[in-house]
Amino acid sequence: MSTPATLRPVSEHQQHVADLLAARHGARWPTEVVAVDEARERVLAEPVTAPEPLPAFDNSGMDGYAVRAVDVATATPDSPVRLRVGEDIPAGAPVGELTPGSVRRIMTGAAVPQGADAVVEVEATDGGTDVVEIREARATGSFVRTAGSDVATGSQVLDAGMTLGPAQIGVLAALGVREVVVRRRPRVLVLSTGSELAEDPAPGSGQIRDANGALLAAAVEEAGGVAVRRLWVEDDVPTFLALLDEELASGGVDLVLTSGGVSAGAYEVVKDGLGPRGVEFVKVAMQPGMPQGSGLVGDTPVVCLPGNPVSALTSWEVFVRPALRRAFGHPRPQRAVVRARLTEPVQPLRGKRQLRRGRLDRAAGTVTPWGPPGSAFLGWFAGADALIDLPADGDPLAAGHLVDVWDLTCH
Ligand SMILES: Nc1nc2c(c(=O)[nH]1)N[C@H]1C(S)=C(S)[C@@H](COP(=O)(O)OP(=O)(O)OC[C@H]3O[C@@H](n4cnc5c(N)ncnc54)[C@H](O)[C@@H]3O)O[C@H]1N2
Ligand code: MOO
Repeated sequence: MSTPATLRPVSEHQQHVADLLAARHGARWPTEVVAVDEARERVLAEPVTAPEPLPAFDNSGMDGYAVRAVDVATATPDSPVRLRVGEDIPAGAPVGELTPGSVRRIMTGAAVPQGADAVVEVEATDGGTDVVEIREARATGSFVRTAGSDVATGSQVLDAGMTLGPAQIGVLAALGVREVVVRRRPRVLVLSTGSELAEDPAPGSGQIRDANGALLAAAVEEAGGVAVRRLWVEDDVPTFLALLDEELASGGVDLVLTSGGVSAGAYEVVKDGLGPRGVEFVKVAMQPGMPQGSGLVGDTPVVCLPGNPVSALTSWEVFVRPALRRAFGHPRPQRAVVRARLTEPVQPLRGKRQLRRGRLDRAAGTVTPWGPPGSAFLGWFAGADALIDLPADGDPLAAGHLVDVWDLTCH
């Protein structure tokens, strides 16, 4: 049995998995063209250059009057300037003209007429519709949003490597850009192993439902990937290998994620099947998630996670999620890590980095350990929103101690 001294450090296994995934496509992760409407959260592979200016034309920033600044230069509340009001300019009206010596009512967003160079907001007037009393002077350019003042034609409005959120999608819509080149989503085959897993919705005696397949597929999607297939296989090496080979024969899978069958029992289907094929199985100085496997099947990376659901999901967070996101170019591969004060004492392990489930109160700057440290408490994990990253020195931590916390709600 391994002693803590022989366990692989967490950082070393992280690097191992990161290297494995980085080598999948090298620096050239495949790209694809997608409709902007379908592009939320995707990673831009190429910058976007503005095909037209934003705003497209000079328009009013206020409801008021389009004027020539020179005509209202002397206006004060005590000595207002009175001017004839021409035809209204509602938003959407084509660009018109301003007859010298007059003003036109103009609405926010409406095109400033040729000849006008400022807008006086309605609050600085008497609101007249035939003749208006302008009570304050406005400098040239006041409340005029000039064409291209936000985005100039030909300027780089979005950089390669950015993710597309609401603001980015909004600016593309405003500019009339309908398609973007993005990094292809990593395609992940999720493979649960274990003869105890029931295919039937009502498990028989000694059987359980497949939690890992569901949680890992959800985790893949959350990370920006696609769970191309979600399969289950019994603890039988030939069946497992035959399924894997069949699945990988057609290509197109960037990562195989297995769960279960990697520890020390008599029926470790993943370890027994893939160990002889060169996949490395190690014990990592981490709890949960000590037994781990990683390597290549043919040229496809495979990461073998332990079967306990809390171990599988924690291992995903620690080893796979950041490595996969970095590999396909996501600008934020890591979870946000915050410092928070423990609301209760905690006893870390000596020789193993421990990731406890926690509830983070960002406003209070505190974190509460959530449930026992064991790796089968999925119900407790489901109630948590953070991982408390405890050092491996075994020193007891008092309530109020500052710890690193991974915020699982931050994508
Ligand atoms: N003698 C030893 N036993 C164990 C060791 C060890 O070092 N020596 N390590 C323990 C640790 S730590 C972990 S973690 C687990 C890892 O086990 P495996 O990866 O081999 O997984 P299984 O034995 O197949 O299953 C473990 C546990 O998880 C349940 N499971 C598995 N798959 C699923 C699934 N898809 N959905 C829900 N639950 C699943 C399974 O029923 C078991 O209860 O080994 C320890 N043992
Ligand atoms: O390492 Mo296991 O994941 O603790 O139960």
